[in-house]
Parts: sequence; structure tokens; C-alpha cells
Amino acid sequence: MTAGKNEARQGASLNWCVEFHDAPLEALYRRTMRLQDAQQLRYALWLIAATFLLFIMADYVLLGASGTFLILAATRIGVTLSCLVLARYITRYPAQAHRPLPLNLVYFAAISGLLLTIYLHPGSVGLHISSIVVASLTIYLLVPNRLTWILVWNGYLSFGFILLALLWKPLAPGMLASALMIIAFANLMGWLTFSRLNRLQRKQFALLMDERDVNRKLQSEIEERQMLEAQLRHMASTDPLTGIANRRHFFELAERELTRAQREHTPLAICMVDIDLFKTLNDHHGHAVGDLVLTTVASCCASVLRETDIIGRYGGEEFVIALPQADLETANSIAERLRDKVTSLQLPMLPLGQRLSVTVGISQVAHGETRLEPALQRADEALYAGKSRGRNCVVVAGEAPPAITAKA
Ligand SMILES: Nc1nc2c(ncn2[C@@H]2O[C@H](COP(=O)(O)OP(=O)(O)OP(=O)(O)O)[C@@H](O)[C@H]2O)c(=O)[nH]1
Repeated sequence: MTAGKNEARQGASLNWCVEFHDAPLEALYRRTMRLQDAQQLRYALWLIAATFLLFIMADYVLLGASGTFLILAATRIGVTLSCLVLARYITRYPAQAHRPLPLNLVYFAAISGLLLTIYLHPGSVGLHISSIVVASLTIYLLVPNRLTWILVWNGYLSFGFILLALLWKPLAPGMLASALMIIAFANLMGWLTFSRLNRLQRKQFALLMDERDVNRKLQSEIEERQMLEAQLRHMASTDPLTGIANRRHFFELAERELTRAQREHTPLAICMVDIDLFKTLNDHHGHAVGDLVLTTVASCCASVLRETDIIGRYGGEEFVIALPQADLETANSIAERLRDKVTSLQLPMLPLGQRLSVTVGISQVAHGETRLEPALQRADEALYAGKSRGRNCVVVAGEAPPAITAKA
């Protein structure tokens, strides 16, 4: 979400119906409120049903088992049933709570029923006005609905009552004016309270959405940073040409293995691998081909090693390998395997038949040695002994350290 959108949402403006001007935001708000509205609607319907039902008893006390009572009771039962049916329907299909048709049908039944009971009921004008006021506030505040429909049903209720008052139960002009004022005031109160509640709720929702946007932005920034950090770590520890560990990282890993080897009294072998006559290859085929050959040899070396072995680019065309848990004999056979594999490499960048070879010098970390350099030095000397013996061979450093042999 962009900063612009954030600002727009913080100041999310509402129209006269107390809904967001921004249609997608309003749709999101309504979707978010759907379950809550469905529950509130169910409670409201049960309450209205119970109220209508209870009034049957009051009617009986007032009218006895007369014909008017029976019509009143039938009307009240009709309204009660329509409320209960809708409540059941909403329980099953909560999404329908926001559909205008089911609710408006029940509104029509309930308000018409109320107007009919007012017409039939022998109660005083005061009682009738009170029930209109209660019904009006119920429409505004108890039953969740959109303002336009709320106004429609309150209009039906108020004008229905005025019509009744004028046609069937004529009121004195003063009484009628008072009744109109009370009903108008109830509508005003209901409208204002509805607007205030909805305004607060929507502002709160807009703030929550803003907060979520900020959190999402922060989260993606954190992820981006973590990715960059990982990339930097990778770049700082990897040789960019061959993709294997660079010298610094090799030392970090190999020194950790050295500590472990000394602590657990296990062997640790070091191999120095150098591509033979690489200068000639470079001079004949160019630096770019030389680079390709270096990369190929590096991955060839890595492919003969175990997960726990460590390979790094020592410099130029020289690689270094640390072999944990390997004594000179094991290291020798690994180095031979490696040499064989390099010799058998088919290199498409070189003329047909031209083969590569490597010379490998091997040493083993001696008991009590706390640094890698002496073993590296011995491996290097063995490597140069191999070079002077004619290359393409594996040479073990002169002195094998006593007493440490590979674990079975
Ligand atoms: N293409 C390429 N060449 C490199 C790179 N680093 C070092 N070299 C070349 O590797 C060659 C190393 O050659 P030398 O160490 O003299 O020996 P050699 O030709 O391999 O001969 P021996 O080691 O005696 O078998 C030099 O020509 C360097 O320029 C690199 O990253 N890419």
C-alpha cells in the first residue's frame, strides 16, 4: 500500500449515509462486519419476536377472548413468526444479513403489523405514540441496516401512524402536533445516534486498516533487509567466480573443524589442489576460457567431497580442501578420486582431446597444532614436490603425524 493510499484512508471521508465514499473500502468494511451484523440482527429479531408475543397477554387482559383479541393475536403471531423465520435463516446463511430483501420483507410485515395493532388496540394515544417511538429507535439502533432503508421504514412507520391518527382515530390538533413533534424528535435522536455510532465504527476501521498497511510494509521491509543481509553474507563468504568458499570463509570453517578435531582427537587432512599448466591454457585460449575451466574444476572437486568436507579457493588456480575425520590414507584416496575425475573431464571449451590435470599435495593436522598454517604449509610443499615430479599426481607430505588415525 502506498503512502498516498494510507493518507487517503486515514482521512477516509464518509457520505451522508455514514458510509465510506471509497466504494471498495466500504465493501471491505461491510464484509468485515458481516458476521457481527448477522449476530446482532439475530438478537434483535428474537427480541422483537418476544416483545410481540408478550403483548398478546396484555391484549387478553384488556380485551378478553373477543374477536378483536383474536385478530390482534393473529397479527402479533404473524410478526413473531416472520421474525423467527428470518432469525433462523440468518443463522444458517449469515451472509444474507446484508441482503436487503429478507430483512425488508420482515420490516414490512412487522411495521404493518404494528400499525394494525395500533388501529385495533383500545389503548390510549399516549401508549400508541410510545410504541411508535420505541419502534422507531429500534429501527435506528437495534437492527443493523443501511441508513437509506432505515429512513424508508421510519417514514412508513411515521406516516402510517399519522394517517391512522387522521383517518380512524382523529386527534385534537394540539394532541396531533405534540404527537408529530415527539415522533420527529425520536427520529432526530435515532438518526444522530446512528450517525455517531457508525462514524466512530468506520473511523476505527479505517485506522485499523492503516495500521495493517503499516505493519505489512514493515514486514516486507524486514524481509527485504533479511534478504539483502543474506546476499551480503553470501557475497562476503563466496568466491564470485567459482561459487565455492573464498579464502577467508574457508579459514573460518576449517578452523572450526580444527578445534573440533583437537577436542575429539580425530584426524583432519588438508589437500592443496593446483591445476597443471594453467598459465599455458590461459595464454592459448584466453582468460575467459581460463575462468570457465576454473569454475568447472571447482565444481568437479566439490562433487567428489562429502557434505562435511570444506573446499575453498585458495588463490589463482589453486584450491584448498579440509577433510574432517580423514587421515592421510583416506585423504589420499579422495585426492586420487578427484585427480581421476579431473583427468576424465570433457571440456567443451577446449580443443577435442585436450585434457586437464591437477596436482594435489596432502598433509594432516598434527596432534596439538592449534593453527591451520603449518598443515597448509606442508600440503603446499607436497604440492610443489608433485609439480616437480611431473604433475598430475597426488603427493602426501613427508611426515605423517603419529598416532591419529581415522575413526572407523
Ligand atoms: N583465467 C584465470 N586465470 C587465473 C586466475 N587466477 C590466476 N590465474 C592464472 O593462473 C596462472 C597460474 O599459473 P602458474 O601458477 O604460473 O602455473 P601453471 O601455469 O598453472 O603451472 P603449474 O602450476 O606449474 O602447473 C597465471 O597465468 C594466472 O594469471 C583467474 O581467476 N582466472
